[in-house]
Amino acid sequence: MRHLVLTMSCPDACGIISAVSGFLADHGGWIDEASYHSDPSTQWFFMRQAIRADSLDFPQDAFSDLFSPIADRFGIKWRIWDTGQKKRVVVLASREDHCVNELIHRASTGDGPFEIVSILSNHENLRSFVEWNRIPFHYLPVDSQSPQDHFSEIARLFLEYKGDVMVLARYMRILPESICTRFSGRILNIHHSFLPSFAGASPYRQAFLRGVKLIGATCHYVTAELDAGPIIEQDVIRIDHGDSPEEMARLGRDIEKLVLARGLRYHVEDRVLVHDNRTIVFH
Ligand SMILES: Nc1nc2c(c(=O)[nH]1)N[C@@H](CN(C=O)c1ccc(C(=O)N[C@@H](CCC(=O)O)C(=O)O)cc1)CN2
Repeated sequence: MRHLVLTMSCPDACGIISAVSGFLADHGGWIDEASYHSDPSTQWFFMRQAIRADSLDFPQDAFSDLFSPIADRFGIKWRIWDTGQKKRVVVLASREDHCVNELIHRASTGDGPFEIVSILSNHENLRSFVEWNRIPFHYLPVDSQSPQDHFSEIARLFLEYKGDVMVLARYMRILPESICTRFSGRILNIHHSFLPSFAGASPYRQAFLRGVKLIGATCHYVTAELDAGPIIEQDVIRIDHGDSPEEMARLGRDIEKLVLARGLRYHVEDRVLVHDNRTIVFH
């Protein structure tokens, strides 16, 4: 069933739920899913409601005008998404294929309302697999003399494919601030450590040298500051003293692809709100 997903945040106050739900009820809105969070540390309120798209007595393009009196009253920042509109995903990759493979599988099985419209990589090795899956592949080598060309092409192709979200699937270049700012809140990364531990390059070697007993993966929004963006999803697995960095990387691949797939699904289902570099994820 098609829904209109309304996500919103505002300074916390009494009467928000009543006002928003009353507005929807007054217009015949049938709510199938509702989630709320009041954050005492920031005194902000967060809400997500899934409304049956055919239940409202007005067209979606009239929502803004009709909802604005309530939005203005409470200072609500809101967005609305029609679940009938699949999110267009552009994937960035380097050499590793396990996360790319997982996302292609998830898209093909309809695991979430998204489609992979293109895969871009600074290496050629994934081309045959990607094109066998009938997905456009673009090889974008990084010229050390002019690395900006690589990133400009990423931005151009993201816009050309009308991307909604950019997913770094073990993409191993640091995106410039210009891209992070331009597409803020729309770039997801899978970092192969349980952040904030072991940010940056070679996290499994860092973990080995530290002698940790758990390794993990973190899906987060990408910001100019490396591996410091709002965390969307994480998970861990146990390791022991006998595991080399290479064994950790082998074990870690399973958790990386799972965490990225979960994080992407939460994002494309509009279940993630960001506030003060932290996320509220309505599962
Ligand atoms: N602006 C951002 N870019 C990227 C982020 C981020 O949070 N902000 N996350 C990284 C992911 N990452 C690990 O998960 C990571 C990737 C690359 C490097 C790194 O040192 N890269 C070197 C070159 C490596 C190579 O290609 O040989 C570099 O870019 O100079 C560290 C961490 C993705 N990008």
